[in-house]
Order: sequence, then C-alpha cells, then structure tokens
Amino acid sequence: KSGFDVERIRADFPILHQQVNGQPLVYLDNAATTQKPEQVIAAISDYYRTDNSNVHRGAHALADRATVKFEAAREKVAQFLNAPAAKQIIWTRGTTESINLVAASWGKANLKPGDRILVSAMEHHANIVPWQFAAQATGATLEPIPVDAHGNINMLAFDSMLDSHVKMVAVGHVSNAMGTINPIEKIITLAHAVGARVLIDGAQAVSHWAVDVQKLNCDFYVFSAHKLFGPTGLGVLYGKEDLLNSMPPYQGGGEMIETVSFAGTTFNQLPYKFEAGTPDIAGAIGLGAAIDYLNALDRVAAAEHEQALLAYAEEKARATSGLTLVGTAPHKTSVMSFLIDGAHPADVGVLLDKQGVAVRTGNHCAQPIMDQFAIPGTVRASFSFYNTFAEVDRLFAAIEKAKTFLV
Ligand SMILES: Cc1ncc(COP(=O)(O)O)c(CNc2co[nH]c2=O)c1O
Repeated sequence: KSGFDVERIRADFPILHQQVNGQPLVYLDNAATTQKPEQVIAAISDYYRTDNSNVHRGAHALADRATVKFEAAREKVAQFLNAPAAKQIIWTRGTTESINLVAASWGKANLKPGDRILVSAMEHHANIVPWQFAAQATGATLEPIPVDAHGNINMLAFDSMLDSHVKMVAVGHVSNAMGTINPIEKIITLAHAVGARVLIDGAQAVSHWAVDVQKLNCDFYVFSAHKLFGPTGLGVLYGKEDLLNSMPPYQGGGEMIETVSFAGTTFNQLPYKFEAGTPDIAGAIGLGAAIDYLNALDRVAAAEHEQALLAYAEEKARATSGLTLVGTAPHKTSVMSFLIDGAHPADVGVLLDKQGVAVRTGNHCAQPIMDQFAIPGTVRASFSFYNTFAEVDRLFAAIEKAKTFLV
C-alpha cells in the first residue's frame, strides 16, 4: 500500500465520480488518454470566458493577455522538459503530428537513397508510418529493431544494426501496448556514436516522471497534451536548436512567415516557422495548467503509487487462472496488457465495461508487435496516480465474472 493521498487527488478529477452501467466508474484506460483535473478545465473555460483573442501582433488588451498566457504555457513546457529555451518547443496537434513534422521536414532535407531509419518493432503506428512516408519519399529504408517475447528491445541486435548509414533512430520512451520502459539513454549514446539523430516518442512517459531532454541529449522529444492530463488536439515537439533551424517549414500560411510576395517568401524564426495558422491557444493554456498541477504534486510519490498499483495488479493477474500477461519486461510503467484464454480481447472489454470498468482492447495501434506475438490484440489496463487498490480489486472481480460468460 502506498502513502499517496489518492482520495484527495481524486477529488480534483470530476469525471471519476460517476456511475457507469449502475456501478462506480473504474477508469483504467489512462494510456489512451488521461483525465483532466478541475484546474485544467477551469483554465480553459476561464480563457474562453475572459481572455479569448487571437495571438501575436494584437493591438488590444485581450490579444495581449492571450499572447502572454499562450507563450507562458510554452515556457512551462520548456521547463517541464528542461529544454534550453522555449523557442525549441513547437506546438503541434499531438505526438502523431510532431513525428510527422520531423519525418517530413528533417527527413526530406537529410535522407537519401542508402540511408537507414531504425524504429523498434513495438512502436505505435505514429512512430512507424511517418518514417515509411519519409523512406518512400527519399529512397531511404526503414528497418525494425527486434523486440523479445517479454517486450524488451534486443539491444545486441540494435548494436549490430548500427552503422554510418543509419541516420535516424526513432523509439518510444515507453511502449503503449505493453508498458516497457526502453533504455533510451543507451540507445541515444549508441546511435550518436554512428552519427545518427534520435527521436524519442514520450507520449507514454511524460505522465509518469520528469523528463530532462538535455540530460538525455536526444535530438527530438515528442508528446501529446492529452497524455499529460491536458486537452486533446495539442502536442509538443522539442528539438535541438541547430536542427530545428536547419529544417524547412512543415506547413505554409500565416505566423510562419516573415514576408510573403509572389516573387518569394521568407520564413519566421523558431518556434513560429513550424506553427502555421491560428494555434490551439486554449489547449496550450490548458496544458500549462496541467503542468502547474503536476508541479504541485509529489510526482515521486505519485509514480511510486502507480508502481504499487501495477505490482498489486500483476500479482493478482498471476494468481488468476486462464489469464496470460502480455509484456513482462522488468522495467514497466503502470500498463498491464493481458489475454483471457479462449476469449477475444474485445469480448472481455465489453464484459468489463458492463461492470463499469473501462479498459482498452485491440492492437493499440501497434499491429507489428501484435503480429509478432501472433495475437489479435490485448486487453490493456493502464493505471494513473488517481487509481486505487480497490479499483484493482474491482477489475479482477469483473474479470472473474466475465470469465463465467466466456468459457
Ligand atoms: C507511444 C505513443 N505514441 C504516439 C501516440 C499517438 O498520440 P496522439 O497523436 O495523441 O494520438 C500514442 C497514443 N496512444 C494511444 C491512443 O489511444 N490508445 C493509445 O494507446 C502513443 O501511446
């Protein structure tokens, strides 16, 4: 049991206090999206209620207030990642767009036939398909780094794949399908030793612990606001300044230009070069409020509580007949994927939902690793710091009841 005051924390999350199918909701789908504290909800509604205006170049009080709040949010993200400067924080629509931006902009400017891109076999489709596009567009090749039966990257195989033709290594900090925490410090060191750049997909890491991009020395780090108790539709791309300055714009339009003429166009400086059009101002302010909320939390205690929930859940899973865990790496975040013998994951998910327990089922946008394991997908329970040991008990009671319908 952990000393983390979960009940006080849960009071901050209004959505958790509802009935689903006649039972108190047990929300265990945090790897898909996290829930939002009242402080985030209020920051977004207060913005629309009081400060809403378009940003930059505004000549009135609301525009100034909106701009100050919008750029303050960028500064908070820079501090959250320990980035050297806020101009290295690019707003996007999410992890997916952040990776597409790097694959399209850096990729087309730096990849050529014979170059190689490495991604792990357990990646989310958002960290596979954009690299397939870049490979197709440039003649480079995309190769999967092998993953073992526990869901660990095979580091010996990775090391043997590296040579001077490898120009990009793109891997998840944490696997969304299995929770594996990848040894990204080692991966970054090995990749840099052959001259490759490294993009780290942090979508499943940022909600669990502090990330220091300078200490990691990664070239790019990406995540989504909705994975960090913030709103959907907003993402972050961190990049090294020289890299971002060397990359061509991703989208054209207002904000990203200095001058436009039919004779030619010049582009804006960082970060605006990559931010065409009116940005998600409210979303950025909401993410800023989420970071404020996390900064006021004992994040070490929160992470310890999540790990205690995972240990408790996996202990119960191992004692549950007919249940097989998928993803048994020694270092995991609080994600537990499993199968019930003889049952399709989707059917299990429906039966759990009927009992008020929300989990995610399917391939979790990680079809290659599901194919490697020769399974159609998994049932995935993912815990956050606002979940309780009693909710783990509710999950396993629901599993036992579901089993009576399945066999
Ligand atoms: C590791 C990882 N990378 C990229 C993405 C894409 O993020 P988006 O652009 O905000 O959609 C996700 C979302 N993962 C999940 C979304 O729903 N269930 C999931 O596991 C993810 O977990």
